[in-house]
Amino acid sequence: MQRIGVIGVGEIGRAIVEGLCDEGGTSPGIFLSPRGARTAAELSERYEGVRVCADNQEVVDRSELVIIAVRRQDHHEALAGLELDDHKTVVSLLAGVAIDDLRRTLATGAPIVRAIPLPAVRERRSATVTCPSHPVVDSLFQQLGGALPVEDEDAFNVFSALTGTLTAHYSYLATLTSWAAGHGIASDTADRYVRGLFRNVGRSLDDGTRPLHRLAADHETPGGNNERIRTTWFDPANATALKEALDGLLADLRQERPAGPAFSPDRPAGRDGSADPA
Ligand SMILES: NC(=O)C1=CN([C@@H]2O[C@H](COP(=O)(O)OP(=O)(O)OC[C@H]3O[C@@H](n4cnc5c(N)ncnc54)[C@H](OP(=O)(O)O)[C@@H]3O)[C@@H](O)[C@H]2O)C=CC1
Repeated sequence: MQRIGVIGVGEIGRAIVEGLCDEGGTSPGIFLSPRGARTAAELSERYEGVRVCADNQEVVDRSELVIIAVRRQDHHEALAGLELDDHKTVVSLLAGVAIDDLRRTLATGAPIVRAIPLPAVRERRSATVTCPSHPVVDSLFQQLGGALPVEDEDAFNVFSALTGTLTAHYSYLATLTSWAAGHGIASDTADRYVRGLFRNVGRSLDDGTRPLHRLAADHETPGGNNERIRTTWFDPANATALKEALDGLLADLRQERPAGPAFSPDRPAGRDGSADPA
């Protein structure tokens, strides 16, 4: 296990540290940037091998593998001017920043690998897409639930766009709950029931022998309630709107001019006001 540095100790930086250090994991030396101060301090108190550095350069100097986990709009400020020699390995979690662009910012010949870890790496339950494949980086994520190396950055950006659908899924469930509450069901009862319904959906996804359209058909009575909602709400127009939203996101991730209107949040997005949620 290498000495690992983390620049940007927010939601995903914390999940990686917890996944590496929690019971059963190897506890490597981990060096954290001082920004995200509260989380960094908490992690360094909780885990023996974790310490907070004075600045980002110290993180780089002490680490063999450096994970960049700042928001995209902060990466120039966080990284420009750092000295990073070619023997280190860089893992970039920055969505929408190509390897060549990051290499220019870092001015380094070190290998740069992009990765999409998800919060479930905390429990070592989530496969992480990586690009390009790199033995050290892939084995790091293997330890956190699996590595899924993809061939090129085009493919990587498609996976990145897919991960952008997660919070819409939670909002969909919240909408179901509030609809039921609007019809007189106690909110906590509706909440519990919806969670239970979709926990079972999650379990049925473990059955890899049945394709997704087969799962849909198997859960549907012909002419029944599920068919009605699927065909009246998730109709072709709705499916097309979803695909167009994904196309727009993909164009942004590839740093192309999007075909449709560009995404411009009119309110702070994300838990912390970040306009660049994963
Ligand atoms: N959350 C997720 O599930 C995933 C996120 N990502 C990517 O990871 C990155 C981080 O996302 P997320 O953890 O959600 O974001 P957060 O906002 O939770 O964390 C970002 C952290 O970066 C810190 N930071 C800001 N500027 C600097 C700087 N100059 N030097 C060092 N640290 C700095 C922030 O500190 P402060 O609080 O002081 O501002 C904050 O702690 C993003 O690029 C995102 O696209 C990728 C995959 C999944």
